[in-house]
Amino acid sequence: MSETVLQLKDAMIYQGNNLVLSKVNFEMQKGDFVYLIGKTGSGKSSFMKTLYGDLELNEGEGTVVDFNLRTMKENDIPFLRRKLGIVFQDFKLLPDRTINGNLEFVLKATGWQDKDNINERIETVLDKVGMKTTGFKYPHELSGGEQQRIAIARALLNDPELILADEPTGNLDPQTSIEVMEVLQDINKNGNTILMATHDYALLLKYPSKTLKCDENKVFEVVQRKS
Ligand SMILES: Nc1ncnc2c1ncn2[C@@H]1O[C@H](COP(=O)(O)OP(=O)(O)OP(=O)(O)O)[C@@H](O)[C@H]1O
Repeated sequence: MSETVLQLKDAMIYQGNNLVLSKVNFEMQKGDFVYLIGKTGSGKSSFMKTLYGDLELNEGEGTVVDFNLRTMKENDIPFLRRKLGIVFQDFKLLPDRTINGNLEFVLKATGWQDKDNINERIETVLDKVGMKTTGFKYPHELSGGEQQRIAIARALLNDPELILADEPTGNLDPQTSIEVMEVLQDINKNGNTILMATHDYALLLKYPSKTLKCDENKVFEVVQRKS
């Protein structure tokens, strides 16, 4: 039986008083991989921010991994984010800690205490992104693609029910983008649900999947045509 991890019904997405996206209807099931595309300023990041509680939803309905976006309180946001893995364009690793330190920081902040469990979890997620031997390095000692793999590993730490990736290849060259995309594809094949905002059409062509487009305040599904 399919399991809904995300549902929006007539959701109205605002930035301040400006309506960015109107009447958004969208559902994701466990295991889906969905792209979110659209021109710069069309509302992709606003869409993502609504899903992780950075923008309030005040009109329409929305549920993300069992959290109701309309009735959720400020205090609930950290609990929602524990069920999500969020990956950004600019990696957002802590520069003054090693890779192990970055990952340990997140685990401790989310209630992990046992040292052996922490080390084992770190090793597992680094292995998933092909970076098992880099734990002792600092972020600046890694390339952009490697840093993004670590950011993906960090997103996986708490076994998220949904991964939101906002332009995860936006700062990477085409070859490195493909390598990072392969990691995301592997993770998806292992059962993780991923929503990825991108404007990299080469990736869409190489890895076709369900695609939503933001345009003129609307979100709609686009069908990829084979040329
Ligand atoms: N913090 C903010 N305050 C007010 N308006 C904002 C804010 N952030 C974005 N906007 C506006 O909301 C609209 C949608 O922006 P958003 O960042 O969601 O687009 P995007 O599709 O993610 O663009 P990009 O591809 O450049 O990241 C734009 O008109 C933008 O100017």
